Amino acid sequence: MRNHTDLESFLVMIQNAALQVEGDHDFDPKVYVDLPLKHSLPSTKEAFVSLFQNNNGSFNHFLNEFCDKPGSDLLPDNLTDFKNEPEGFLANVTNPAARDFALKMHSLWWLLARKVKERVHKDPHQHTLIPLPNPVVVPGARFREVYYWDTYWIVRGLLVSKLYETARNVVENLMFLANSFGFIPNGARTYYTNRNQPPLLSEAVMAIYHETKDVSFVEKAFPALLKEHNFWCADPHRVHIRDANGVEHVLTRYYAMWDEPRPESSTIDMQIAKGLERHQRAELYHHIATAAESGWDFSSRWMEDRHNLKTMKTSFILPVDLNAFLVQMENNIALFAKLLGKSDYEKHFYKLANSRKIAMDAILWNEEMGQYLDYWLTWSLNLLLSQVTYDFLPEHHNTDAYPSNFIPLWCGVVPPGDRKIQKMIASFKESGLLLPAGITTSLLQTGQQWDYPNAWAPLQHMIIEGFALTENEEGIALAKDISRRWLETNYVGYLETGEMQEKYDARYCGKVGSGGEYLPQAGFGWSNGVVLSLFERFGWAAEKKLTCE
Ligand SMILES: OC[C@H]1O[C@H](O[C@H]2O[C@H](CO)[C@@H](O)[C@H](O)[C@H]2O)[C@H](O)[C@@H](O)[C@@H]1O
Repeated sequence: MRNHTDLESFLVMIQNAALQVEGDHDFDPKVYVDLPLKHSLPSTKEAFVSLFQNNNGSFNHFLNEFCDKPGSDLLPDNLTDFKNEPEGFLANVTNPAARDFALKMHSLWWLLARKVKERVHKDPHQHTLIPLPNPVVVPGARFREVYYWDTYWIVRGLLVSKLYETARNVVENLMFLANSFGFIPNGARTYYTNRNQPPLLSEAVMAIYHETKDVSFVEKAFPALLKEHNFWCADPHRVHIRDANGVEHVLTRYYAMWDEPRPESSTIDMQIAKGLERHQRAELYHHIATAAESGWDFSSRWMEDRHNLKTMKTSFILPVDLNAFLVQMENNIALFAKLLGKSDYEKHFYKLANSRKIAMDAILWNEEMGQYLDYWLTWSLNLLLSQVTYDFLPEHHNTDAYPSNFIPLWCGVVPPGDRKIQKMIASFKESGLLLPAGITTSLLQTGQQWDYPNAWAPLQHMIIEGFALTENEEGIALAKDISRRWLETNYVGYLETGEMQEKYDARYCGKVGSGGEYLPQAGFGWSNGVVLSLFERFGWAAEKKLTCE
Protein backbone atom coordinates (compact mmCIF):
# COMPACT_ATOMS: atom_id res chain seq x y z
CA MET A 1 0.00 0.00 0.00
CA ARG A 2 1.13 3.54 -0.70
CA ASN A 3 1.17 6.30 1.94
CA HIS A 4 0.00 9.91 1.80
CA THR A 5 2.72 12.49 1.16
CA ASP A 6 2.95 15.15 3.92
CA LEU A 7 1.42 17.70 1.55
CA GLU A 8 -1.53 15.41 0.74
CA SER A 9 -2.23 14.79 4.45
CA PHE A 10 -2.18 18.51 5.08
CA LEU A 11 -4.45 19.37 2.15
CA VAL A 12 -6.93 16.65 3.17
CA MET A 13 -7.05 18.38 6.58
CA ILE A 14 -7.78 21.68 4.79
CA GLN A 15 -10.48 19.90 2.76
CA ASN A 16 -12.19 18.74 5.96
CA ALA A 17 -11.95 22.21 7.48
CA ALA A 18 -13.39 23.74 4.29
CA LEU A 19 -16.41 21.44 4.49
CA GLN A 20 -17.07 22.65 8.05
CA VAL A 21 -16.75 26.29 6.99
CA GLU A 22 -18.57 26.15 3.62
CA GLY A 23 -21.15 23.40 4.16
CA ASP A 24 -21.80 20.60 1.68
CA HIS A 25 -23.90 22.49 -0.90
CA ASP A 26 -21.97 22.15 -4.22
CA PHE A 27 -18.85 21.37 -2.19
CA ASP A 28 -16.04 19.99 -4.38
CA PRO A 29 -13.38 18.36 -2.20
CA LYS A 30 -10.91 18.06 -5.08
CA VAL A 31 -10.40 21.86 -5.09
CA TYR A 32 -8.50 21.64 -1.80
CA VAL A 33 -6.03 18.90 -2.72
CA ASP A 34 -5.24 20.85 -5.89
CA LEU A 35 -4.22 24.02 -4.01
CA PRO A 36 -0.61 25.02 -4.73
CA LEU A 37 1.20 26.33 -1.63
CA LYS A 38 2.73 29.79 -1.85
CA HIS A 39 5.24 29.03 0.91
CA SER A 40 6.95 25.98 2.37
CA LEU A 41 4.76 23.26 3.90
CA PRO A 42 6.07 23.73 7.50
CA SER A 43 5.35 27.48 7.52
CA THR A 44 1.90 26.93 5.96
CA LYS A 45 1.08 24.29 8.57
CA GLU A 46 2.18 26.61 11.35
CA ALA A 47 -0.14 29.36 10.09
CA PHE A 48 -3.04 26.90 9.81
CA VAL A 49 -2.56 25.60 13.36
CA SER A 50 -2.37 29.14 14.71
CA LEU A 51 -5.57 30.07 12.83
CA PHE A 52 -7.50 27.40 14.72
CA GLN A 53 -5.70 27.48 18.08
CA ASN A 54 -5.75 31.25 18.51
CA ASN A 55 -8.83 32.00 16.44
CA ASN A 56 -6.40 34.06 14.45
CA GLY A 57 -8.23 35.37 11.34
CA SER A 58 -10.60 33.69 8.87
CA PHE A 59 -10.23 30.48 6.90
CA ASN A 60 -10.65 32.33 3.61
CA HIS A 61 -7.98 34.81 4.61
CA PHE A 62 -5.65 31.88 5.34
CA LEU A 63 -6.37 30.37 1.89
CA ASN A 64 -5.65 33.67 0.14
CA GLU A 65 -2.45 34.26 2.08
CA PHE A 66 -0.97 30.78 1.82
CA CYS A 67 -2.43 29.09 -1.25
CA ASP A 68 -2.67 29.88 -4.95
CA LYS A 69 -5.78 29.12 -6.99
CA PRO A 70 -6.25 25.50 -8.11
CA GLY A 71 -4.95 25.13 -11.66
CA SER A 72 -2.68 28.18 -11.38
CA ASP A 73 0.37 25.88 -11.50
CA LEU A 74 -0.27 25.41 -15.23
CA LEU A 75 -0.01 27.97 -18.06
CA PRO A 76 -1.74 27.96 -21.45
CA ASP A 77 0.45 26.25 -24.03
CA ASN A 78 1.18 27.95 -27.36
CA LEU A 79 0.47 24.87 -29.54
CA THR A 80 3.27 25.59 -32.03
CA ASP A 81 2.00 22.93 -34.45
CA PHE A 82 -1.57 24.34 -34.63
CA LYS A 83 -3.00 25.50 -37.99
CA ASN A 84 -6.48 27.05 -38.25
CA GLU A 85 -7.49 24.60 -40.97
CA PRO A 86 -4.71 22.10 -41.60
CA GLU A 87 -4.28 20.82 -45.15
CA GLY A 88 -6.48 17.77 -45.78
CA PHE A 89 -8.46 18.31 -42.55
CA LEU A 90 -11.57 16.07 -42.65
CA ALA A 91 -11.90 16.13 -46.44
CA ASN A 92 -15.04 13.94 -46.24
CA VAL A 93 -16.91 16.28 -43.93
CA THR A 94 -18.54 18.51 -46.53
CA ASN A 95 -21.80 19.51 -44.84
CA PRO A 96 -21.29 23.15 -43.72
CA ALA A 97 -22.78 22.69 -40.22
CA ALA A 98 -20.75 19.52 -39.61
CA ARG A 99 -17.59 21.20 -40.87
CA ASP A 100 -18.10 24.26 -38.64
CA PHE A 101 -18.66 21.93 -35.70
CA ALA A 102 -15.51 19.93 -36.47
CA LEU A 103 -13.47 23.13 -36.83
CA LYS A 104 -14.82 24.29 -33.48
CA MET A 105 -13.68 20.99 -31.91
CA HIS A 106 -10.29 21.53 -33.52
CA SER A 107 -10.01 25.03 -32.02
CA LEU A 108 -10.96 23.75 -28.54
CA TRP A 109 -7.44 22.34 -28.12
CA TRP A 110 -6.44 25.93 -27.24
CA LEU A 111 -8.63 25.68 -24.17
CA LEU A 112 -7.16 22.41 -22.96
CA ALA A 113 -3.46 22.63 -23.87
CA ARG A 114 -1.27 23.73 -20.94
CA LYS A 115 2.28 23.51 -19.68
CA VAL A 116 3.52 23.02 -16.13
CA LYS A 117 4.91 26.21 -14.57
CA GLU A 118 8.61 26.31 -13.81
CA ARG A 119 7.95 26.71 -10.06
CA VAL A 120 6.38 23.23 -9.91
CA HIS A 121 9.63 21.76 -11.23
CA LYS A 122 11.57 23.90 -8.73
CA ASP A 123 9.42 23.33 -5.63
CA PRO A 124 7.59 20.03 -6.24
CA HIS A 125 6.81 19.61 -2.52
CA GLN A 126 4.46 22.59 -2.63
CA HIS A 127 2.28 21.06 -5.35
CA THR A 128 0.29 17.86 -5.74
CA LEU A 129 0.67 18.40 -9.49
CA ILE A 130 3.35 16.09 -10.93
CA PRO A 131 5.81 18.19 -12.95
CA LEU A 132 5.54 16.59 -16.39
CA PRO A 133 8.34 17.42 -18.83
CA ASN A 134 6.18 18.21 -21.91
CA PRO A 135 3.10 20.34 -22.55
CA VAL A 136 -0.13 18.60 -21.53
CA VAL A 137 -3.73 18.40 -22.75
CA VAL A 138 -6.24 18.13 -19.91
CA PRO A 139 -9.90 16.94 -19.98
CA GLY A 140 -11.20 20.32 -18.74
CA ALA A 141 -13.08 22.08 -15.88
CA ARG A 142 -12.29 20.39 -12.50
CA PHE A 143 -10.04 17.92 -14.32
CA ARG A 144 -7.14 20.34 -14.59
CA GLU A 145 -4.42 17.68 -14.84
CA VAL A 146 -3.54 14.86 -17.22
CA TYR A 147 -5.65 11.67 -16.95
CA TYR A 148 -4.30 8.40 -18.24
CA TRP A 149 -7.13 6.86 -20.26
CA ASP A 150 -8.61 10.23 -21.31
CA THR A 151 -5.27 10.91 -23.01
CA TYR A 152 -5.87 8.12 -25.52
CA TRP A 153 -8.99 9.82 -26.99
CA ILE A 154 -7.32 13.21 -26.75
CA VAL A 155 -4.48 11.79 -28.86
CA ARG A 156 -6.95 10.41 -31.41
CA GLY A 157 -8.43 13.91 -31.76
CA LEU A 158 -5.03 15.62 -31.89
CA LEU A 159 -4.05 13.32 -34.75
CA VAL A 160 -7.17 14.29 -36.72
CA SER A 161 -6.18 17.92 -36.05
CA LYS A 162 -2.72 17.06 -37.41
CA LEU A 163 -1.15 18.20 -34.13
CA TYR A 164 1.50 15.49 -34.39
CA GLU A 165 4.05 17.17 -32.17
CA THR A 166 1.50 17.79 -29.42
CA ALA A 167 0.27 14.19 -29.68
CA ARG A 168 3.84 12.90 -29.32
CA ASN A 169 4.43 15.20 -26.36
CA VAL A 170 1.41 14.04 -24.40
CA VAL A 171 2.26 10.37 -25.01
CA GLU A 172 5.86 11.01 -23.97
CA ASN A 173 4.47 12.37 -20.69
CA LEU A 174 2.78 8.98 -20.14
CA MET A 175 6.11 7.26 -20.87
CA PHE A 176 7.76 9.55 -18.33
CA LEU A 177 5.18 8.50 -15.72
CA ALA A 178 5.65 4.79 -16.51
CA ASN A 179 9.43 5.14 -16.31
CA SER A 180 9.22 7.12 -13.03
CA PHE A 181 6.61 5.02 -11.17
CA GLY A 182 6.77 1.63 -12.93
CA PHE A 183 3.11 2.16 -13.92
CA ILE A 184 1.00 5.04 -15.18
CA PRO A 185 -1.04 6.62 -12.39
CA ASN A 186 -4.73 7.50 -12.72
CA GLY A 187 -3.68 11.11 -13.29
CA ALA A 188 -0.70 13.45 -12.95
CA ARG A 189 -1.22 14.32 -9.28
CA THR A 190 0.69 12.73 -6.42
CA TYR A 191 -2.64 11.70 -4.87
CA TYR A 192 -3.41 9.61 -7.95
CA THR A 193 -0.25 7.49 -7.62
CA ASN A 194 -2.04 4.89 -5.49
CA ARG A 195 -3.71 3.46 -8.57
CA ASN A 196 -3.63 3.08 -12.35
CA GLN A 197 -6.31 3.62 -15.00
CA PRO A 198 -7.32 1.48 -18.00
CA PRO A 199 -4.01 0.74 -19.77
CA LEU A 200 -4.07 2.35 -23.21
CA LEU A 201 -0.49 3.56 -23.66
CA SER A 202 0.33 0.93 -26.30
CA GLU A 203 -2.77 1.87 -28.28
CA ALA A 204 -1.83 5.58 -28.10
CA VAL A 205 1.65 4.73 -29.41
CA MET A 206 -0.01 2.61 -32.13
CA ALA A 207 -2.26 5.54 -33.15
CA ILE A 208 0.78 7.81 -33.51
CA TYR A 209 2.77 5.16 -35.37
CA HIS A 210 -0.19 4.58 -37.69
CA GLU A 211 -0.23 8.29 -38.67
CA THR A 212 3.50 9.06 -38.71
CA LYS A 213 5.26 5.69 -39.37
CA ASP A 214 7.89 6.97 -36.96
CA VAL A 215 9.80 3.88 -35.75
CA SER A 216 12.05 5.96 -33.48
CA PHE A 217 8.96 6.95 -31.48
CA VAL A 218 8.07 3.28 -31.03
CA GLU A 219 11.65 2.60 -29.92
CA LYS A 220 11.40 5.34 -27.31
CA ALA A 221 8.12 3.91 -26.01
CA PHE A 222 9.23 0.28 -25.84
CA PRO A 223 10.89 0.25 -22.35
CA ALA A 224 7.89 2.07 -20.80
CA LEU A 225 5.52 -0.47 -22.37
CA LEU A 226 7.50 -3.37 -20.92
CA LYS A 227 7.42 -1.74 -17.47
CA GLU A 228 3.70 -1.16 -17.68
CA HIS A 229 3.04 -4.72 -18.84
CA ASN A 230 5.09 -6.12 -15.93
CA PHE A 231 3.08 -4.07 -13.50
CA TRP A 232 -0.26 -5.43 -14.69
CA CYS A 233 0.93 -9.02 -14.87
CA ALA A 234 2.36 -9.17 -11.34
CA ASP A 235 0.58 -9.68 -8.00
CA PRO A 236 -1.85 -8.45 -6.81
CA HIS A 237 -3.36 -7.70 -10.23
CA ARG A 238 -2.72 -11.26 -11.45
CA VAL A 239 -5.37 -13.91 -10.70
CA HIS A 240 -5.10 -17.68 -11.24
CA ILE A 241 -8.30 -19.46 -12.16
CA ARG A 242 -9.13 -23.05 -13.26
CA ASP A 243 -11.76 -23.44 -15.98
CA ALA A 244 -14.56 -26.04 -16.12
CA ASN A 245 -12.11 -28.59 -17.61
CA GLY A 246 -9.52 -28.10 -14.89
CA VAL A 247 -7.16 -26.03 -17.07
CA GLU A 248 -5.46 -23.20 -15.17
CA HIS A 249 -5.43 -19.67 -16.63
CA VAL A 250 -4.11 -16.28 -15.58
CA LEU A 251 -6.32 -13.21 -15.87
CA THR A 252 -6.08 -9.70 -14.43
CA ARG A 253 -8.13 -7.55 -12.07
CA TYR A 254 -8.06 -3.92 -11.01
CA TYR A 255 -6.42 -3.49 -7.59
CA ALA A 256 -5.56 -0.10 -6.06
CA MET A 257 -2.62 0.15 -3.66
CA TRP A 258 -4.78 2.03 -1.19
CA ASP A 259 -7.16 1.43 1.71
CA GLU A 260 -7.93 4.97 2.87
CA PRO A 261 -10.38 7.59 1.58
CA ARG A 262 -9.34 8.92 -1.85
CA PRO A 263 -7.57 12.22 -1.06
CA GLU A 264 -9.48 14.07 -3.80
CA SER A 265 -12.80 12.86 -2.37
CA SER A 266 -11.91 12.14 1.23
CA THR A 267 -14.99 13.80 2.74
CA ILE A 268 -17.24 11.82 0.37
CA ASP A 269 -15.60 8.44 1.03
CA MET A 270 -15.81 8.93 4.80
CA GLN A 271 -19.52 9.60 4.40
CA ILE A 272 -20.00 6.42 2.30
CA ALA A 273 -18.18 4.32 4.92
CA LYS A 274 -20.01 5.83 7.89
CA GLY A 275 -21.17 3.26 10.44
CA LEU A 276 -18.73 0.55 9.36
CA GLU A 277 -16.10 -1.08 11.58
CA ARG A 278 -12.50 0.01 11.05
CA HIS A 279 -11.44 -3.07 9.01
CA GLN A 280 -14.64 -2.86 6.91
CA ARG A 281 -13.93 0.79 6.21
CA ALA A 282 -10.40 -0.02 5.02
CA GLU A 283 -11.76 -2.73 2.69
CA LEU A 284 -14.42 -0.42 1.30
CA TYR A 285 -11.88 2.38 0.73
CA HIS A 286 -9.75 -0.11 -1.18
CA HIS A 287 -12.66 -1.12 -3.43
CA ILE A 288 -13.62 2.54 -3.99
CA ALA A 289 -10.06 3.44 -5.09
CA THR A 290 -10.01 0.30 -7.23
CA ALA A 291 -13.22 1.44 -8.95
CA ALA A 292 -11.42 4.71 -9.74
CA GLU A 293 -8.57 2.61 -11.20
CA SER A 294 -11.12 1.02 -13.56
CA GLY A 295 -12.12 4.45 -14.92
CA TRP A 296 -15.75 3.52 -14.11
CA ASP A 297 -16.14 5.44 -10.87
CA PHE A 298 -18.75 4.47 -9.89
CA SER A 299 -20.93 1.79 -11.39
CA SER A 300 -23.29 -1.05 -10.53
CA ARG A 301 -20.63 -3.25 -12.16
CA TRP A 302 -18.63 -3.12 -8.93
CA MET A 303 -21.49 -3.46 -6.44
CA GLU A 304 -22.55 -6.78 -5.03
CA ASP A 305 -26.21 -5.68 -4.80
CA ARG A 306 -25.82 -3.47 -7.95
CA HIS A 307 -27.15 -0.37 -6.12
CA ASN A 308 -25.39 0.40 -2.87
CA LEU A 309 -21.85 1.82 -2.89
CA LYS A 310 -21.20 0.14 0.46
CA THR A 311 -21.37 -3.24 -1.31
CA MET A 312 -18.51 -2.48 -3.72
CA LYS A 313 -16.09 -5.38 -4.21
CA THR A 314 -14.15 -4.11 -7.23
CA SER A 315 -10.96 -6.07 -6.76
CA PHE A 316 -12.87 -9.37 -6.54
CA ILE A 317 -13.99 -9.04 -10.14
CA LEU A 318 -12.25 -10.14 -13.35
CA PRO A 319 -13.33 -7.34 -15.71
CA VAL A 320 -13.88 -8.02 -19.41
CA ASP A 321 -12.55 -4.64 -20.58
CA LEU A 322 -9.30 -4.76 -18.58
CA ASN A 323 -8.41 -8.20 -19.93
CA ALA A 324 -9.31 -7.14 -23.47
CA PHE A 325 -7.07 -4.05 -23.11
CA LEU A 326 -4.24 -6.35 -22.06
CA VAL A 327 -4.69 -8.65 -25.09
CA GLN A 328 -4.50 -5.49 -27.19
CA MET A 329 -1.40 -4.31 -25.31
CA GLU A 330 0.32 -7.70 -25.72
CA ASN A 331 -0.41 -7.82 -29.46
CA ASN A 332 0.74 -4.20 -29.86
CA ILE A 333 4.01 -4.86 -28.00
CA ALA A 334 4.58 -7.93 -30.21
CA LEU A 335 4.04 -5.83 -33.32
CA PHE A 336 6.37 -3.09 -32.04
CA ALA A 337 9.00 -5.75 -31.23
CA LYS A 338 8.73 -6.97 -34.82
CA LEU A 339 9.25 -3.42 -36.12
CA LEU A 340 12.30 -3.06 -33.89
CA GLY A 341 13.75 -6.44 -34.88
CA LYS A 342 13.32 -7.92 -31.39
CA SER A 343 12.09 -11.36 -32.40
CA ASP A 344 12.27 -12.92 -28.89
CA TYR A 345 9.94 -10.27 -27.53
CA GLU A 346 7.72 -10.62 -30.57
CA LYS A 347 7.21 -14.37 -30.01
CA HIS A 348 6.85 -13.95 -26.25
CA PHE A 349 4.17 -11.27 -26.47
CA TYR A 350 2.14 -12.99 -29.20
CA LYS A 351 2.16 -16.06 -26.95
CA LEU A 352 0.97 -14.01 -23.97
CA ALA A 353 -1.83 -12.43 -26.03
CA ASN A 354 -2.92 -15.82 -27.25
CA SER A 355 -2.96 -17.35 -23.73
CA ARG A 356 -5.00 -14.44 -22.41
CA LYS A 357 -7.44 -14.73 -25.30
CA ILE A 358 -7.85 -18.45 -24.51
CA ALA A 359 -8.40 -17.55 -20.85
CA MET A 360 -11.01 -14.93 -21.76
CA ASP A 361 -12.84 -17.46 -23.91
CA ALA A 362 -12.75 -20.07 -21.12
CA ILE A 363 -13.70 -17.82 -18.20
CA LEU A 364 -15.42 -14.66 -19.47
CA TRP A 365 -17.22 -15.74 -22.65
CA ASN A 366 -20.89 -16.67 -22.20
CA GLU A 367 -22.11 -18.63 -25.19
CA GLU A 368 -25.77 -18.44 -24.25
CA MET A 369 -25.78 -14.64 -24.01
CA GLY A 370 -23.33 -14.03 -26.86
CA GLN A 371 -21.33 -11.63 -24.68
CA TYR A 372 -18.14 -11.61 -22.62
CA LEU A 373 -19.15 -11.14 -18.97
CA ASP A 374 -17.34 -9.87 -15.86
CA TYR A 375 -16.58 -12.73 -13.48
CA TRP A 376 -17.02 -12.42 -9.69
CA LEU A 377 -14.37 -14.16 -7.61
CA THR A 378 -15.28 -15.63 -4.22
CA TRP A 379 -14.80 -12.75 -1.82
CA SER A 380 -15.09 -14.61 1.45
CA LEU A 381 -11.33 -15.16 1.07
CA ASN A 382 -9.15 -12.57 2.74
CA LEU A 383 -8.02 -9.67 0.51
CA LEU A 384 -4.39 -10.61 1.08
CA LEU A 385 -4.77 -14.14 -0.30
CA SER A 386 -3.74 -13.27 -3.84
CA GLN A 387 -1.92 -16.60 -4.37
CA VAL A 388 -5.02 -18.81 -4.46
CA THR A 389 -6.25 -20.56 -7.61
CA TYR A 390 -9.98 -19.97 -8.01
CA ASP A 391 -12.33 -22.50 -9.59
CA PHE A 392 -14.66 -21.29 -12.34
CA LEU A 393 -18.34 -21.34 -11.41
CA PRO A 394 -20.70 -20.33 -14.27
CA GLU A 395 -23.14 -18.68 -11.85
CA HIS A 396 -20.42 -16.15 -10.95
CA HIS A 397 -20.83 -14.30 -14.26
CA ASN A 398 -22.40 -10.87 -13.97
CA THR A 399 -25.16 -11.30 -16.57
CA ASP A 400 -26.18 -7.62 -16.59
CA ALA A 401 -25.64 -5.81 -19.89
CA TYR A 402 -22.74 -3.33 -20.07
CA PRO A 403 -20.97 -1.89 -23.14
CA SER A 404 -17.73 -3.28 -21.64
CA ASN A 405 -18.99 -6.78 -22.53
CA PHE A 406 -18.46 -5.85 -26.20
CA ILE A 407 -15.07 -4.10 -25.87
CA PRO A 408 -13.20 -7.32 -26.87
CA LEU A 409 -14.32 -6.51 -30.44
CA TRP A 410 -12.22 -3.35 -30.31
CA CYS A 411 -9.19 -5.05 -28.81
CA GLY A 412 -8.59 -7.79 -31.38
CA VAL A 413 -9.90 -10.54 -29.09
CA VAL A 414 -12.53 -11.49 -31.68
CA PRO A 415 -10.92 -11.20 -35.13
CA PRO A 416 -12.94 -10.82 -38.37
CA GLY A 417 -14.45 -14.14 -39.38
CA ASP A 418 -14.78 -15.42 -35.79
CA ARG A 419 -18.16 -17.13 -35.30
CA LYS A 420 -18.70 -15.08 -32.10
CA ILE A 421 -19.14 -11.90 -34.14
CA GLN A 422 -22.64 -12.63 -35.40
CA LYS A 423 -23.72 -13.65 -31.89
CA MET A 424 -22.29 -10.46 -30.37
CA ILE A 425 -23.99 -8.24 -32.94
CA ALA A 426 -27.35 -9.92 -32.31
CA SER A 427 -26.80 -9.85 -28.56
CA PHE A 428 -25.91 -6.13 -28.60
CA LYS A 429 -29.00 -5.31 -30.64
CA GLU A 430 -31.21 -7.16 -28.17
CA SER A 431 -29.45 -5.88 -25.06
CA GLY A 432 -31.37 -2.61 -24.72
CA LEU A 433 -28.08 -0.69 -24.44
CA LEU A 434 -28.59 1.31 -27.64
CA LEU A 435 -30.86 4.30 -26.99
CA PRO A 436 -31.83 7.24 -29.26
CA ALA A 437 -28.74 9.30 -28.38
CA GLY A 438 -26.13 6.58 -27.99
CA ILE A 439 -25.16 3.62 -25.84
CA THR A 440 -26.15 3.76 -22.19
CA THR A 441 -23.50 2.64 -19.69
CA SER A 442 -25.85 0.08 -18.13
CA LEU A 443 -29.54 -0.66 -17.73
CA LEU A 444 -29.50 0.09 -14.01
CA GLN A 445 -30.36 3.55 -12.71
CA THR A 446 -28.24 3.80 -9.55
CA GLY A 447 -27.60 7.56 -9.55
CA GLN A 448 -23.94 6.75 -10.25
CA GLN A 449 -22.35 8.33 -13.31
CA TRP A 450 -21.17 5.05 -14.94
CA ASP A 451 -24.72 3.67 -15.12
CA TYR A 452 -28.03 4.28 -16.91
CA PRO A 453 -28.79 6.63 -18.60
CA ASN A 454 -25.34 8.18 -19.01
CA ALA A 455 -23.44 7.78 -22.26
CA TRP A 456 -19.67 8.30 -22.35
CA ALA A 457 -17.58 9.19 -25.41
CA PRO A 458 -14.87 6.53 -24.86
CA LEU A 459 -17.44 3.74 -24.62
CA GLN A 460 -19.24 4.87 -27.79
CA HIS A 461 -15.94 5.07 -29.62
CA MET A 462 -14.68 1.61 -28.61
CA ILE A 463 -17.99 -0.03 -29.50
CA ILE A 464 -18.31 1.84 -32.81
CA GLU A 465 -14.74 1.02 -33.85
CA GLY A 466 -15.19 -2.53 -32.55
CA PHE A 467 -18.23 -3.16 -34.75
CA ALA A 468 -16.54 -1.46 -37.70
CA LEU A 469 -13.55 -3.80 -37.27
CA THR A 470 -15.71 -6.93 -37.61
CA GLU A 471 -15.72 -6.60 -41.43
CA ASN A 472 -19.32 -7.82 -41.11
CA GLU A 473 -21.93 -5.88 -43.06
CA GLU A 474 -24.39 -5.77 -40.17
CA GLY A 475 -21.61 -4.81 -37.76
CA ILE A 476 -20.44 -1.96 -39.99
CA ALA A 477 -24.02 -0.67 -40.43
CA LEU A 478 -24.45 -0.74 -36.65
CA ALA A 479 -21.20 1.19 -36.19
CA LYS A 480 -22.39 3.89 -38.62
CA ASP A 481 -25.77 4.11 -36.92
CA ILE A 482 -24.28 4.58 -33.41
CA SER A 483 -21.79 7.10 -34.77
CA ARG A 484 -24.59 9.15 -36.35
CA ARG A 485 -26.58 9.19 -33.10
CA TRP A 486 -23.50 10.22 -31.14
CA LEU A 487 -22.42 13.04 -33.47
CA GLU A 488 -25.97 14.42 -33.55
CA THR A 489 -26.34 14.46 -29.77
CA ASN A 490 -22.93 16.08 -29.34
CA TYR A 491 -23.73 18.72 -31.96
CA VAL A 492 -27.17 19.57 -30.61
CA GLY A 493 -25.83 19.58 -27.04
CA TYR A 494 -23.09 21.93 -28.17
CA LEU A 495 -25.57 24.30 -29.85
CA GLU A 496 -27.72 24.34 -26.73
CA THR A 497 -25.06 24.73 -24.04
CA GLY A 498 -22.14 26.26 -25.99
CA GLU A 499 -19.90 23.57 -24.52
CA MET A 500 -18.79 19.99 -25.00
CA GLN A 501 -19.76 17.71 -22.15
CA GLU A 502 -17.93 15.04 -20.23
CA LYS A 503 -20.98 12.72 -20.53
CA TYR A 504 -24.42 12.77 -22.12
CA ASP A 505 -27.86 11.28 -21.49
CA ALA A 506 -28.39 8.39 -23.93
CA ARG A 507 -32.18 8.79 -23.82
CA TYR A 508 -32.48 12.25 -25.36
CA CYS A 509 -30.59 13.86 -28.19
CA GLY A 510 -28.53 16.83 -26.98
CA LYS A 511 -29.07 16.22 -23.27
CA VAL A 512 -26.22 16.46 -20.76
CA GLY A 513 -25.49 13.51 -18.42
CA SER A 514 -25.66 13.64 -14.64
CA GLY A 515 -25.25 11.68 -11.41
CA GLY A 516 -22.21 10.69 -9.37
CA GLU A 517 -20.20 12.68 -6.88
CA TYR A 518 -19.45 15.89 -8.79
CA LEU A 519 -21.40 18.31 -11.00
CA PRO A 520 -21.34 17.61 -14.78
CA GLN A 521 -18.12 18.93 -16.31
CA ALA A 522 -17.59 20.60 -19.67
CA GLY A 523 -14.53 20.98 -21.91
CA PHE A 524 -14.06 18.15 -22.77
CA GLY A 525 -10.98 16.27 -23.94
CA TRP A 526 -12.29 12.81 -24.80
CA SER A 527 -15.64 14.04 -26.14
CA ASN A 528 -13.88 16.40 -28.57
CA GLY A 529 -11.40 13.70 -29.58
CA VAL A 530 -14.17 11.19 -30.30
CA VAL A 531 -16.17 13.69 -32.42
CA LEU A 532 -13.10 14.41 -34.55
CA SER A 533 -12.22 10.74 -34.86
CA LEU A 534 -15.77 9.71 -35.90
CA PHE A 535 -15.96 12.51 -38.46
CA GLU A 536 -12.68 11.25 -39.88
CA ARG A 537 -13.78 7.61 -40.06
CA PHE A 538 -17.28 8.07 -41.50
CA GLY A 539 -17.25 11.61 -42.96
CA TRP A 540 -20.45 13.70 -43.17
CA ALA A 541 -21.85 14.30 -46.66
CA ALA A 542 -23.09 17.74 -47.77
CA GLU A 543 -26.72 16.65 -48.11
CA LYS A 544 -26.88 14.74 -44.78
CA LYS A 545 -28.61 16.82 -42.09
CA LEU A 546 -26.85 17.18 -38.74
CA THR A 547 -29.71 17.40 -36.26
CA CYS A 548 -31.75 15.22 -33.90
CA GLU A 549 -33.63 12.75 -36.10
O1 LIG B 1 -12.93 13.18 -8.45
C1 LIG B 1 -13.59 11.97 -8.61
C2 LIG B 1 -12.95 11.08 -9.64
O2 LIG B 1 -12.76 11.80 -10.83
C3 LIG B 1 -12.06 11.18 -11.90
O3 LIG B 1 -12.92 10.30 -12.61
C4 LIG B 1 -13.70 10.79 -13.66
O4 LIG B 1 -13.01 11.71 -14.49
C5 LIG B 1 -11.82 11.25 -15.15
C6 LIG B 1 -11.32 12.38 -16.02
O5 LIG B 1 -12.18 12.63 -17.10
C7 LIG B 1 -12.10 9.98 -15.97
O6 LIG B 1 -10.90 9.44 -16.42
C8 LIG B 1 -12.83 8.94 -15.11
O7 LIG B 1 -13.20 7.86 -15.93
C9 LIG B 1 -14.09 9.60 -14.52
O8 LIG B 1 -14.85 8.68 -13.81
C10 LIG B 1 -10.82 10.43 -11.44
O9 LIG B 1 -10.27 9.65 -12.50
C11 LIG B 1 -11.10 9.55 -10.25
O10 LIG B 1 -9.93 8.88 -9.83
C12 LIG B 1 -11.63 10.47 -9.15
O11 LIG B 1 -11.76 9.76 -7.95
